[in-house]
Amino acid sequence: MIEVNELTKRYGPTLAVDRLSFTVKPGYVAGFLGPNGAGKSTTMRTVLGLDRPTSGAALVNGRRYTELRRPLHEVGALLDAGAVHGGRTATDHLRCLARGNGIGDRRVREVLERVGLGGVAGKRIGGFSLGMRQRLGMAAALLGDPGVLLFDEPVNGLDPEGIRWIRQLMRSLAAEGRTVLVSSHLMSEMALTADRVLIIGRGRLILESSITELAERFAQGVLVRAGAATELARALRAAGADVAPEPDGGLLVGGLAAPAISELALRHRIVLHELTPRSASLEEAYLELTNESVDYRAEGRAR
Ligand SMILES: Nc1ncnc2c1ncn2[C@@H]1O[C@H](COP(=O)(O)OP(=O)(O)OP(=O)(O)O)[C@@H](O)[C@H]1O
Repeated sequence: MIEVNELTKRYGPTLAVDRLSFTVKPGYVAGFLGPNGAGKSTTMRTVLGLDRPTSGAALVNGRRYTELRRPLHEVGALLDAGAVHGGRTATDHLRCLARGNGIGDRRVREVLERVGLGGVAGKRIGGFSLGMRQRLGMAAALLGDPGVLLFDEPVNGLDPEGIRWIRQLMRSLAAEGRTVLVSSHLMSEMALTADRVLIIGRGRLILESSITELAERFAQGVLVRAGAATELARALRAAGADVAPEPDGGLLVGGLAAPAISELALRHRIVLHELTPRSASLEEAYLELTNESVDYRAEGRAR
């Protein structure tokens, strides 16, 4: 479990994280979303003990990182896949990390297999593609078989196959009962990977929600088509609904849910040709939410 409590981090005059609180529990993928500079990396670095909070706390399994007795076995992370020694082989790179943590060669082989690098274990990292480096970073994160995993923008720069692979890995790690926090600035990506999202803007929590709740919250009404559209519109308005005609003859109905619209049409003996709840795309929802935070930020950023 990851717990962030009233976390604040300042870099000189810059308020990178501002009294941020959230919890990520085991068993699902939590997407950590926000525009560039929102404070995602800073929060993750603080959870991993790489940055000290100005105030508040970031805990892994109830403890600060520095208090963990066997950190590699409790939390794994991929922050920057590029930060590896190119002259080393994949196996040597992982052995270096494993050494001193009581992790043997068998586990090194196991994680290399899991990420699909078994065949290039003896090759120098210098010749690895970005996708292979990303896989190696995943292997390093998994080395100690930790229950908590943090990935900072893991799909950045990957091709569609690499993206799909990472997505499946995240989901399978969560299905194994691990706590998985993955950051991104792309809502479209998180809609496919995450079960829940934490959206931040300028260091503050804007929204914490399941993907399903988010879609429901941004519901825009129900699109209805019927042969007798004018008659239906009249009946809907009489029942208190908002009705906006669409250019192609459909009606966008607000204030009445799909079952109520269907029952009303039946009472008026009107045949429906379409009845579709419509919501803003998650991307639109995300932009709307983070735009609100831009207004807030303008006055509150550097203090
Ligand atoms: N070491 C540092 N020194 C000074 N300012 C920093 C430092 N690290 C981050 N910041 C600032 O803190 C703010 C938050 O940055 P952070 O990297 O955490 O955001 P992010 O959400 O991860 O963004 P991105 O998606 O661009 O990586 C930014 O204004 C950034 O410039």
